[in-house]
Amino acid sequence: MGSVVVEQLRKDFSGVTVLQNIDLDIKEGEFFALLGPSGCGKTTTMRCIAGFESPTSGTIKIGDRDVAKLAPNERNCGMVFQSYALFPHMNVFDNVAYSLNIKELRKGNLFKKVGVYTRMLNSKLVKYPKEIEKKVMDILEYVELTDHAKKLTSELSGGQQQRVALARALVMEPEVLLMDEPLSNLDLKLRHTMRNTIRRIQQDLKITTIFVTHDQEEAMSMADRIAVMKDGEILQIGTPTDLYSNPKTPFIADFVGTSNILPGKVVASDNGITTVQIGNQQIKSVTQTDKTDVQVIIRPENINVLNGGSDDYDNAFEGTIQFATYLGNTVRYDIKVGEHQLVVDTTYESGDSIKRSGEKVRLGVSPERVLLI
Ligand SMILES: Nc1ncnc2c1ncn2[C@@H]1O[C@H](COP(=O)(O)OP(=O)(O)OP(=O)(O)O)[C@@H](O)[C@H]1O
Repeated sequence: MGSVVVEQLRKDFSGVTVLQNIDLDIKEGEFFALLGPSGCGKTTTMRCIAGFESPTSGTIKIGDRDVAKLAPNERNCGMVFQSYALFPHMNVFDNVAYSLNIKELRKGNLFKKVGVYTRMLNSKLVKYPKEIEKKVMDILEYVELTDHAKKLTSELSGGQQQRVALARALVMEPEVLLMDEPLSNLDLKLRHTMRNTIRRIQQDLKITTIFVTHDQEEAMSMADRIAVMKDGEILQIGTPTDLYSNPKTPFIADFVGTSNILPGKVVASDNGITTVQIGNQQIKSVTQTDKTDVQVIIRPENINVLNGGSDDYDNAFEGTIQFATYLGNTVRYDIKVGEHQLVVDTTYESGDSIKRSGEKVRLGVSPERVLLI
């Protein structure tokens, strides 16, 4: 399995720069996500790695090989796309066997037989060598499609088609698996199941995987590390927990999970505590900064709704409930504090009462949970 190292990748389309300063160091066996909003350059980065786009400048290495000058089929990358890109007139088995068989025919210099193979496929007369048959059936078992081997791919559900696409990529034993929004066409429930399937297979095979998504929950739940991209650049690379607890910019705080982001001014700093003025309120944080203008970041689950007078918090505020949204094991409240609107998540246990709109509450936040950027 290969590592993937990208240095100073840049891509211009007709003189317009859509990617710049892209540095990636993806370890062997790592599950790495490229995350960012539409148009930020995720797919272009992946297409440069796969060889479908040539970089304007920069280097790309897979394992020890500099792949910049290699054609896509020489890079040993498997690809899975959002659109599945399967052959609709072939059955599942033939779809998975196709590239493998072509590769074997080419290896044996049996170029003429490629045309014969394709014609036989069309008239459903193909007989595969035993090794190919075994390899394909093994991989189909792996993605739980053994019973569907003889079905046309057009007869399958979206999730099953995506598993065929995955099997077709994996059967080639690629060094790197590249997946571009593979779950976007699936409904929510299936997306969750497929996340687990992909993660299980990736961990079993320890295959280096680069996964493009605009869905932060998908990236957070699947990836070992994530690169957050915006406007053709990487803003931050980290584990899901790094990005969640130490976002380097307000954009990341907002894009990775939900955040309350409030502009404020530093008014004091002593004994390791920074005091920030937000409107007519003050808030204390353990973040040290030499800036005056800061963004105050507080995650919704780090704001506590206090019961009665138990407010030992260094940061305590009065607020008024605007809305309550019941989400099963949590209740999300929108709470007005001064001129600001805060999102607050509280755990919900059966029998708890849910606060109503207009109800006054006291809120507490510990300075350790207040981040300044
Ligand atoms: N072949 C091309 N010619 C010109 N511009 C392109 C081409 N391919 C991509 N772009 C532009 O490059 C930018 C990045 O596109 P890219 O598809 O990489 O973004 P993305 O983050 O994958 O977005 P999405 O999530 O919508 O697929 C966009 O502004 C896009 O319009």
